[in-house]
Amino acid sequence: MTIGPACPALNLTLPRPDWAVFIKFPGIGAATGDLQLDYYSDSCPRAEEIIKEQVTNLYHKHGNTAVSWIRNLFHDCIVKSCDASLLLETKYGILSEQSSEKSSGMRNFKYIVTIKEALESECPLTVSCADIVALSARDGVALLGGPQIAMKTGRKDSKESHAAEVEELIPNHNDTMSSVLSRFQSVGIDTEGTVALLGAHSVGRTHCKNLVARLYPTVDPSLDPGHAEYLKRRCPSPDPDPAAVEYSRNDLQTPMVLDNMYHKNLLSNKGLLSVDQQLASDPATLPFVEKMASDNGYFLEQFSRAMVVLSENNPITGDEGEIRRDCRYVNRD
Ligand code: HEM
Ligand SMILES: [Ca+2]
Ligand SMILES: [Ca+2]
Repeated sequence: MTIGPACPALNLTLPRPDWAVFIKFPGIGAATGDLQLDYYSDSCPRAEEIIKEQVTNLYHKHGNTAVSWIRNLFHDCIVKSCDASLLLETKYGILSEQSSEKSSGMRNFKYIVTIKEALESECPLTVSCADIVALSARDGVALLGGPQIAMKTGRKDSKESHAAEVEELIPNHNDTMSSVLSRFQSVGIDTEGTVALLGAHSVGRTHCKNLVARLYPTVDPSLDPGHAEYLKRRCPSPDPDPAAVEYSRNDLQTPMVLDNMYHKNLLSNKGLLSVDQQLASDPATLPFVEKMASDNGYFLEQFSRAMVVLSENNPITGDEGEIRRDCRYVNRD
């Protein structure tokens, strides 16, 4: 085990003594380059509780917020780092990652402000937006019937957007399975973990523009004909009007439950995106799809494991980043 660059300029990496895993040094956790469980226990003891309260309230008002927090974790962490770069808006010379085509359909960002305000009123400038991204996803998963996941905290927020890299770093809905697997592999997520994580598509929706290539001019042979008829009713035109907000739910049976219905649907050719359906035809992924489809407990276990790896991708700790006052903007003082 290592504790990351002790001196980034020299790129030195020190071995971490085993005891460092168990002993907590108040206040210097992040300086070691490490995340830790309950990082805010001294600086803001109710931080995790406040986030959970807010996520729960929001879920009761707008159920799909919980879905959004899960997608946020993916789109933030896969783009360089879990550093809340995703949350920066286009202003003050910054181009938002949200303006990328890859972010289309993302919603509910305005409610991150609600969560952050609740934290700021109890512990000003203490809890990072990156940790809000991680913990809101964790709490969203639990509210949607998924597992309770233990997640470390102590991430700092980036001082920049990585909008220029979004196109390259987030896979496309019609990429090949081998490119998707290697993209996930590059952030430490193995094939089994990738099959589990895509199970996030067991909730939420997909807009027609991501589906029409599988429906028109001819129906993709890997799509169940009955389901194709349904999708054509949802998406009647091969060239959807962007203003019309046409979409289909990802999972018709349990649209608001994070469960293995996604994997069951793949086995009956009812995957929505091309990448979804490919999981059931690629020999590298099919055995995991079958196993997850037949065992929800196994799916949830693998999903938890992969969410933790995703949430720990390349965090910024120490002085490299900051704690944003407002998640939408870099601090300006
Ligand atoms: C190859 C990887 C992936 C691709 C290409 C992909 C692509 C997409 C696309 C095109 C949509 C539909 C957006 C829309 O039309 O509104 C979507 C929705 C969604 N994705 Fe993914 N995704 C991938 C992996 C993931 C992962 C790993 C997660 C989380 C762990 C995730 C979570 C979600 C969620 C929750 C939604 C529903 C959003 C909503 O209803 O607002 N996706 N994804
Ligand atoms: Ca990021
Ligand atoms: Ca479901």
